[in-house]
Amino acid sequence: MSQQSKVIILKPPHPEPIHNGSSKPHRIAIIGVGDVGAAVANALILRSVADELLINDTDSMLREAQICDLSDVSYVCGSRTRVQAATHREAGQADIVVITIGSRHFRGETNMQHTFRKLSTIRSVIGSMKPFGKETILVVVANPVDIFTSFVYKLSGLPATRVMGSGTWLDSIRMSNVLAEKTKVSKSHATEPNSISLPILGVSGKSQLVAWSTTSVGNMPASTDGLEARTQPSPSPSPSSSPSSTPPPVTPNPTDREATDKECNYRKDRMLHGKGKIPLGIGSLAARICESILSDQGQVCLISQYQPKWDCCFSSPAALGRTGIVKTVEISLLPAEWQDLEETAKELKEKLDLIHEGQ
Ligand SMILES: NC(=O)c1ccc[n+]([C@@H]2O[C@H](COP(=O)([O-])OP(=O)(O)OC[C@H]3O[C@@H](n4cnc5c(N)ncnc54)[C@H](O)[C@@H]3O)[C@@H](O)[C@H]2O)c1
Repeated sequence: MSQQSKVIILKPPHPEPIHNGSSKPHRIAIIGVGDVGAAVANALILRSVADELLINDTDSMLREAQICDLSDVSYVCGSRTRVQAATHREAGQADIVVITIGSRHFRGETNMQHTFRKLSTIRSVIGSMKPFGKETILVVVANPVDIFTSFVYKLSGLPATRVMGSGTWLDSIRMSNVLAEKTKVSKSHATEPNSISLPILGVSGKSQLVAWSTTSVGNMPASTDGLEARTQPSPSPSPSSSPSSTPPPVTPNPTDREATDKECNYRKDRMLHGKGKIPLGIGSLAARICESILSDQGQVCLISQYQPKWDCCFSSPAALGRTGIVKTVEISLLPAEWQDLEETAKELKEKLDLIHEGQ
């Protein structure tokens, strides 16, 4: 008996790239495809965020290697995203340019000297990308992110709505999830309303502000138990109440806050000690910012953006769309929180002025 051979063709899912009614292909450029740039590219390909990914890196061997590797990702996942090399000038015409330039610390180099050196690289890259496309939006990931976003905004000559940085969003998501674990509330997820939101605002790094008073659970404000200026005496448990009959409310009280803070720092240290670099989280976050821009849905993201009052860029929430920042979102803070934010903003501005003078 002859056996008929069957050919099974596996069809990849080919997720549709985001299109906004226009036939123009969406192009995202990545400047610097080291660990972070490659992580951004990988996340963009997996989600088919763009039709074309333009890769730029001064290290041509690395650039070609990354293009081949990323093209494999695209084939394996059935992504619509094609990956190719681009010059700085070509990259400057893309819909979005993600800046993930990095450089090693030289031995004996101070942080400030390193920042100056990176800054001069960024200045030359921005210069060679100009003139930008009519709709180009710049997303800065390179650290120190608020300093570089502030400089890129000024150097690019683009409107403030078209320049942003990755800011404090990753820390904010991490902290919200740690608090969710502690309080046994479902973790945050883009599509899941029943989760904790805890914004971290201001200048990314040691002085960033955890806006505890604005914590929300499932889009409802959480109790601000223990916070000055809104202090309400916590109801003392009635003698008859048992843990099973009255579940504890989600209250980011001082103990929760301290423990959450500690746990986040511990996680970050553990990642840095264990891996040296932590590119995957920031890579997927930068891809999410790009997706929010191209999907044009007005999604609220926590990004580093130009703050006219302080003449510098730091993190606060904004709705993103195809033209960049379509709306800034104001958060009402407690007076003490506001004061902290003002102080760190002033510090950043002073640092930026010093850098300007030193150039
Ligand atoms: N915002 C965040 O939360 C966050 C987190 C991690 C890393 N970072 C930052 O991301 C950046 C990249 O980090 P990394 O670990 O990928 O560094 P990396 O050294 O692995 O890669 C940087 C790449 O930039 C390239 N490059 C340098 N000058 C260039 C130029 N003029 N044009 C094009 N490419 C150029 C280098 O050749 C290198 O491949 C750093 O600035 C780092 O501080 C930010």
